Amino acid sequence: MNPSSLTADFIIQPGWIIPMEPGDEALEDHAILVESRKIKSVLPLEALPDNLDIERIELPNHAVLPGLVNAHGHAAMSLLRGFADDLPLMPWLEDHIWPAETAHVSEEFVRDGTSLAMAEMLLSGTTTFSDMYFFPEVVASLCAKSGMRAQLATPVFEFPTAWGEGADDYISKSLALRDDCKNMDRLQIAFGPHSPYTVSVPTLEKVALYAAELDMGVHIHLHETAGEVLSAVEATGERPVDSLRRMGLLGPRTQCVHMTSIGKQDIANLAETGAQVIHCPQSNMKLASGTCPVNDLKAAGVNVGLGTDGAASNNDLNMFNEMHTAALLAKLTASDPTVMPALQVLHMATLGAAKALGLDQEIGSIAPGKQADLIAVDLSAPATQPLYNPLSQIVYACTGGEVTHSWVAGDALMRDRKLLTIDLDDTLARAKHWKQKISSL
Ligand SMILES: CSC[C@H]1O[C@@H](n2cnc3c(O)ncnc32)[C@H](O)[C@@H]1O
Ligand SMILES: [Zn+2]
Repeated sequence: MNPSSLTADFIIQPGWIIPMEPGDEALEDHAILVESRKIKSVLPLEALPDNLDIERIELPNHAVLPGLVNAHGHAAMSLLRGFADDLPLMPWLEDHIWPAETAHVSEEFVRDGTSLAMAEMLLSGTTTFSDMYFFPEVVASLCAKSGMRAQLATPVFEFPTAWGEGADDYISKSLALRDDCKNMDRLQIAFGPHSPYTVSVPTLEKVALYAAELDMGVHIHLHETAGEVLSAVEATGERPVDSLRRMGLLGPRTQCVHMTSIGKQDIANLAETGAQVIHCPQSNMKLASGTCPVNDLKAAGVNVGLGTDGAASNNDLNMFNEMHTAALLAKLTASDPTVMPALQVLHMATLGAAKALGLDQEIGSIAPGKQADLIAVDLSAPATQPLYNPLSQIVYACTGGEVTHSWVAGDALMRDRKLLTIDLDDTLARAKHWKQKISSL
């Protein structure tokens, strides 16, 4: 090939590429060409002339994979990590978390907590996150600064909080934020009605109408515990997933977070409507909320993405940990070690999560035309040697600390484990300050 006919902004030449599509194998002796923020091509090394005048990033001990997509979390709750542990969901929320949020949540809390979360997520390989939290406009400006990609699911409750006065106020703030962010190409705004037990039927119906009219996502905690399902049946005669379907709220742009305590009919509802499921295994296990039957959902054709939930219930935002847990939990639940193999778990953390957020045309795999959202994982340390299969190391042996580089839309956000867009010392100092403030009350 004539060197002058080949163009790219830079080339990444790793030991292995795990593209996620079209095939399922790891590629060796290949390179990724990045141009104008996108993946231009994935080429065998022999197709690249030696004398190209293009920056080449050579990473012979690394696997490069799509940046991980954390499909559910509450980023600023990183400031409440370890604040209330070892409790079931409702006492955890009602007796500890909500009172702490009432006392402390402000623009500053969200700014400092989200910066801490972004640093943690980037250092463990996440390049896109879905955030459901107060003051999403603050998170939007932090995304612009850090370069991370995000879905911001704006809170909708029936009752007042620091960010809104009541249902209509939350909805109009969500719509205003959508307008304000329309030119920010790494951000999308979705509605985040907290749950069927905190948002009324008329409000959920209003959200369904706006979401359909404006093609916006809806991100909702649903079937998190058996208690939630039981109380709904006692109060309304219906299971929450049935109620959502009747309200017109179940469909491909609805992201159902948790989905434990589900049976055949619930799975059929999800499959028939094309609704998305977001699986948060560590949060579900720590709060003993229940199990999401991922294997049955996948068998029924339901798309499943993976998320950490907030650091107050997990207690980390590390998608490598989450993949490991998702794999082991699925095997144990099915009493079958062949279920949820490594590739399927990585799919939930990349393309499956991207699809859940409606972003699978943009991100989630290393394919020409997609955004260059990539991470490089160093597989040379003792804990990841010897190496028979890079995919196996990534899901079963890595801890997240092996991620050395990350890019979003071709912009480097981390190089050699140094964060390039976040002031880590300042972020850590602020987190310490909040710990003093929160524990002094
Ligand atoms: C709509 S703002 C987010 C709201 O959700 C609370 N929250 C955090 N984790 C969970 C969970 O697992 N289930 C239900 N609600 C949760 C958070 O504290 C905020 O108030
Ligand atoms: Zn949550």
